[in-house]
Amino acid sequence: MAPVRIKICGVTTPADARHAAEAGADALGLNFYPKSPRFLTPTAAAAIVRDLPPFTATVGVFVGTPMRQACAVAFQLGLRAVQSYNDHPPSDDPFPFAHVPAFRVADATQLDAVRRFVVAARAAGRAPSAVLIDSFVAGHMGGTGHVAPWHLLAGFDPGVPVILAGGLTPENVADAVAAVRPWAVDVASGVESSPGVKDPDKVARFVRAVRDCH
Ligand SMILES: O=C(O)c1ccccc1N[C@@H]1O[C@H](COP(=O)(O)O)[C@@H](O)[C@H]1O
Repeated sequence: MAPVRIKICGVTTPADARHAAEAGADALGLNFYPKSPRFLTPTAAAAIVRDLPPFTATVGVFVGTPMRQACAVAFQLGLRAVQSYNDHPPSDDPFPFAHVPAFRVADATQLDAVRRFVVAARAAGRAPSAVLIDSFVAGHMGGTGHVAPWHLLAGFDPGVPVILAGGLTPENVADAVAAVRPWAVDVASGVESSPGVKDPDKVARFVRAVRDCH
């Protein structure tokens, strides 16, 4: 099995970000959703990006932000990817970032919507680089700590890589990987000591748990 990639999402300080990178995270999420406890201004995000080792990817998390605006932030900060919520397949406006649309899934019909999104985006010449599947919690866009429906996701193949998110922790991520076989895993609250504050020990244990998956 190819190694499962790891994104630690919602880092809020240069020290938390650097530690996650040094612990072995492949990617770090920078959250630009103002209602999140992990929210960053572009200025705060720039300080984090500047301080990172050179080979760690950075992903901007945007909720309801027009793609053009999200891309402007991504361009300004040199981000690798844009993770977006509640949007339509991008139009033919080209941009040099990996696009990762995020879907909050409660049942199988929502997985059909994911497949349709990928087909429509591909037809428009803009297939996403991956899709992120999170749990559905009414009134919350993400970072909820609720586990996604792994049983629905086993064998789910939308035609692009699947990033599994939602309620992952150092304790359950190996079971999640065994059940879903995702291309990557993504965690925010499960490696924190309080909302927006990463716990270095939990981050290190999360990375080790994923690296130990076979
Ligand atoms: O983390 C947030 O606050 C957040 C807010 C709005 C949209 C997305 C957000 N985070 C994403 O949600 C997943 C799951 O979070 P958790 O691990 O269940 O706490 C996280 O990986 C981020 O990609």
